[in-house]
Amino acid sequence: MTLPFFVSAPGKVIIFGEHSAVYSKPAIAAALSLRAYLLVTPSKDPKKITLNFPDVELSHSWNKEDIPWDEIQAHVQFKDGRPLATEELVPEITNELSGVLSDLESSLHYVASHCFLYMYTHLCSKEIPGMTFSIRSTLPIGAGLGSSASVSVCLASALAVLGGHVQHATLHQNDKVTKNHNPEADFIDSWSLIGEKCYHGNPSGIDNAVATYGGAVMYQRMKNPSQPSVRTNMRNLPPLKLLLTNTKIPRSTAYLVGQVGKINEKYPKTSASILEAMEHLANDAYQIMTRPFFGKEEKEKMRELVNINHGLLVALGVSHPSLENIKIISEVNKIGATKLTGAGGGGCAITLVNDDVAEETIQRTIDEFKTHGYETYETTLGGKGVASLQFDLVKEDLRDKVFSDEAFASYKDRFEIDGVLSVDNLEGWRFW
Ligand SMILES: Nc1ncnc2c1ncn2[C@@H]1O[C@H](COP(=O)(O)OP(=O)(O)O)[C@@H](O)[C@H]1O
Ligand SMILES: C[C@@](O)(CCOP(=O)(O)O)CC(=O)O
Ligand SMILES: [Mg+2]
Repeated sequence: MTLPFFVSAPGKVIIFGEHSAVYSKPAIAAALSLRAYLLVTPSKDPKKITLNFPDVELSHSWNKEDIPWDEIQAHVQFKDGRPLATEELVPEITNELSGVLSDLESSLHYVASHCFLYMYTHLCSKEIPGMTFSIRSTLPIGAGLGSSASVSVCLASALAVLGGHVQHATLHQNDKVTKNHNPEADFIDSWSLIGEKCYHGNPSGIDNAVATYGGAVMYQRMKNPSQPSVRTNMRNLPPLKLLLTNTKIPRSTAYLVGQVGKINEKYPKTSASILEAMEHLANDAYQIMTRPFFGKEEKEKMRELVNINHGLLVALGVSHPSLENIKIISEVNKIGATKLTGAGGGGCAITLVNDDVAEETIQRTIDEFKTHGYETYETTLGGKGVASLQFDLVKEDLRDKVFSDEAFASYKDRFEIDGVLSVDNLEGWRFW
C-alpha cells in the first residue's frame, strides 16, 4: 500500500423528502460542490493509529495492540471474502470497543471515534501498520448538508483500500457516465451506511448514497432492510437556481430523527398521513424534474412543492424559528420558495429562486440574512462522488505540499482547502 493518499466525498442537499426517507418514502437529493477530504499518512510509530479531526477539535491516538482484535473479528461476517456491512450495528462489537473509547469525554468525540474504530476493525486488520487519519471539510458540520455521510464515505473508502477490499479509484470523471454497474462504489456505499448508523442510529441511506455516487438521485429505502434500496440517477437535473442558507443553529440529526420517531409512535395515523403526503410530493416532483421541457409552469410547480414540503416538515416538528425567519425574509423580498433541508431544527434552508428576480434583490436578501448571523453559500448541485488521490498521480513539484499533514492542518478556511485540493482543479483525482 502506497502512502500517503487522499480520499474525498461530497455533501448533499435534500430537495424533497427528508425524514420521510427514513420511513421508506422516496426522496430527491443532489451532491454539492462542498466536500470532506481525508488524508492518510504513515504514523511515525507503526503501533499507533491517530485521528486528527480539527473541525470537531478531536485529536486522539490508540495503541493498535490495545484494540481487542480477536474478540471483535470473531463477530465479523464475511461475504465473498469481504467483510459484510450488517443491517444493524453488532452490539457485541460496540461493547468490545467501549473499553478502548473510555477516555473520550465528550459525546461528539466518542461517537466520531466509535464510528472510525467500528469501520477500522472490520475493514483493516492488526497486521496493517499504524497510520494517521486527518479530516478537513468545506461543509458546515451538523447543518443538514450531510457532513456525517461525507466523512463516513471518506472513512469507508480509505479503510476499504487499506484493507485491500477495494482498489484505488481509476476513473476520470467523464468515464463515470458510462459505468452503470460499480461493485467497488457499492461496497463503499454499504460501509458508509454503517458509519451513518454510528452517527444517527436510523439513517435512510440517502446521504451516503449521494456522497458515494455523486450527481442527483431519487432514493428509496426498502421497508424490508434486507432488500437493497432503490436509487434512480437523475442525469439531467433541471437548471434550478438555489440559495443555501445556514442559520448556524447547531442541532443533531440523531436527536431530530428520534423526535419524529416519537411523533410517529404517539400519533401513528396522523403521522402516516403526513409521510404519505411527502411520498406523493416527491413522486410529483420527480415527474416534473424529469420532463424533457422544464419551463415556467414546471418551475412554478416546483416552488409550490417546496412550500408544501416545508409545511409538512413543520407539522412533524422539525423546523426552528431561525428557519422560519429565513422563509419570511425570502417571501417578503419575493425571491422564491424556501424549505428547510436535512434534519432541520436549525442548520440550513434552501430557497428556489424565481427566474425574474433581479440580482440586486437577491444580494439585498443575502445581506439581510447576514444581519441575523446566517451565511449563504454559493455552491453547485450534482457534484462529483467519492474520489481518491494517489501520491504518484500528482505533479512532482506539488506532491510534498499537497500530502503534508502540516499544510493540510494549516488551511484557514474552505477557500484555502479547495484552493489546493479541489477535485475539479487538482490533477490526479480519480473517481470510483
Ligand atoms: N469535518 C469533520 N471532521 C470530523 N467529524 C465530522 C466532520 N464533519 C462531520 N463530522 C461528524 O458528523 C457529525 C455531524 O453529523 P449530523 O448531526 O448528521 O449533521 P450533518 O450530517 O447534517 O452535518 C459530527 O458531530 C461529527 O461526528
Ligand atoms: C433527516 C434525514 O432524512 C436527513 C438527515 O440529513 P443531515 O444529517 O441533517 O444532513 C435522515 C436520513 O435520511 O437519514
Ligand atoms: Mg448527517
